[in-house]
Amino acid sequence: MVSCMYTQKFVHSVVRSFYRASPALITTPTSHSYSSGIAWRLYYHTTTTNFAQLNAIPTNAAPKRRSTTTTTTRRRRKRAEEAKRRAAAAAAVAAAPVEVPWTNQQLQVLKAVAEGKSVFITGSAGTGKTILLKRVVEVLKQLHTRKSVFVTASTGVAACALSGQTLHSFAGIGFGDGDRESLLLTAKSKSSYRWKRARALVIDEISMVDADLFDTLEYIAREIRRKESGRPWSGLQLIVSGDFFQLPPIGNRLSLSGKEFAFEADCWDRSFDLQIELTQVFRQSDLKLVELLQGIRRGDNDPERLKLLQDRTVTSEPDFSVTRLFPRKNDVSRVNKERLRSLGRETVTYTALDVGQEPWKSQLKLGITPDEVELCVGARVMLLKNIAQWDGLVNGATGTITGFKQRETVAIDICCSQLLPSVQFDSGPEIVILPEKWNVMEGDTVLATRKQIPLMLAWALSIHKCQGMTLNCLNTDLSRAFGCGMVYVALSRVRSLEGLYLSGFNPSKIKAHPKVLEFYQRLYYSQNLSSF
Ligand SMILES: Nc1ncnc2c1ncn2[C@@H]1O[C@H](COP(=O)(O)OP(=O)(O)OP(=O)(O)O)[C@@H](O)[C@H]1O
Repeated sequence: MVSCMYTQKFVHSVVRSFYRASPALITTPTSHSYSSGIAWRLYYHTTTTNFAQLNAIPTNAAPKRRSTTTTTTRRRRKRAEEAKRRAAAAAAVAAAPVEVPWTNQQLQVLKAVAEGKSVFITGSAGTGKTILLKRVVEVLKQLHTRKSVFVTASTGVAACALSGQTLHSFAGIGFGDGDRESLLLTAKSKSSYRWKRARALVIDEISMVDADLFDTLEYIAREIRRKESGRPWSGLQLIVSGDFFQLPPIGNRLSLSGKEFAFEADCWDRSFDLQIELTQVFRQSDLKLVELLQGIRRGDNDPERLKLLQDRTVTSEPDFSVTRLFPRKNDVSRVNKERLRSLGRETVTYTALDVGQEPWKSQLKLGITPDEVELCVGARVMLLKNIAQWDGLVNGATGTITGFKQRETVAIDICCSQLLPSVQFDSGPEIVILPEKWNVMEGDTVLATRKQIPLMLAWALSIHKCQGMTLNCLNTDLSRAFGCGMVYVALSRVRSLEGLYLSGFNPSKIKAHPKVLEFYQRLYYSQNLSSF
């Protein structure tokens, strides 16, 4: 600051003497090119704006600026700051942590994001979309400041996993029912400030967003923001992620125009500078399984390929430690309750502690962790947070309750008996599980927080709930699967064929939507890949 003032004074006196010597030199437009520092350029604008005032400026005072000049100066400063932030973001990309050796495609995404581009990231299950998105959010925060980056997802579970909020709550459109104009009015009254403040918007699990909603949100962005009216989303940097071969929008609403998926939205292609499909699968290392899953993803039910699956069908249920996946929620809670009761042990109940205001508080109920978790020794559980990645204690890790430990200070508000569960994880470690927090965030601000034990009963899970998870073993009855993508989502959770048990299977349930197939074919060709 001091050196800046010094420079300003110095420049001022140089300009004054130059002006006295040769005013014409100063007033020629080319004199701008003499400048090298910001102080000089700022001063040049001051002097060219009003030369009559120059002699009146005392040598020890900063020159008075006219308001138009101040605006220009501010704009320039802003641009310089922006450039600085972009450079920092690019540096962050270069300094990506070594524990994730990003692929070239992942690096391409990070580079594009750091350059301020809008990107659609897609790819089959386990190609690293979620882990990449977490990094993308960090880069965006460096690029635009934390407060102007909004992280959302179409489902509460996915939003919580990214410490974000649901897309509907960000947009302020309630349940999203109604025509475009009425949704715009609701959004204006509920979340104008968010739309205006946003410089980047992240949307995860896009497969569950329909075309009408996507177009409506783009319209709302333009109407409320009115910043760069000629540009889609009014200049907002948009990062969208998801796999359209996975679960489609709930209810699969068909609009009057016959559009279902977000990629059918009128604004879809205009919304992105880059659309990229990640092609390297990390979740499974067995090539046969990767190929089988790729086929199922595209709806291929060729009996020859499916032989691998036939070999995994079981007539009796494997041991209780294997997670069961069901297409419907009723089956999930029935099986979990039955199993818990069948152990005949005393149970401990944890009740979630929610703080924050509505509607954010209610959003916590849609998230990963249940309102109440009832556990007992011997219960199969799944971890709902990454607590020690190096030990494999990540979201989705399974284990068994071995006992309970008294911890008055930490357990007091979620468990009346102040007991904390000890879990023997299948991956090896046995640890006492402490309560964790899940936030609904807006930029940097915490809007609501849930405190709960990060466990859920894991004898059974719904296929909708497990989208995004990785499981070592699973047992599923897919004879009751419905809609497109469900068989693929269920099967693609498992790491290896050895961990897969099928208690019911019907090849006709393997379905991919023809529109989705067409979309990916186009994407594939646009990425210059040789075959689909
Ligand atoms: N470049 C990489 N190198 C090594 N492992 C990676 C890389 N990218 C992702 N992974 C790992 O791959 C696994 C799957 O990643 P992730 O859950 O992000 O996939 P996804 O595409 O979001 O899957 P889904 O569509 O099922 O949600 C994770 O264990 C992750 O750590």
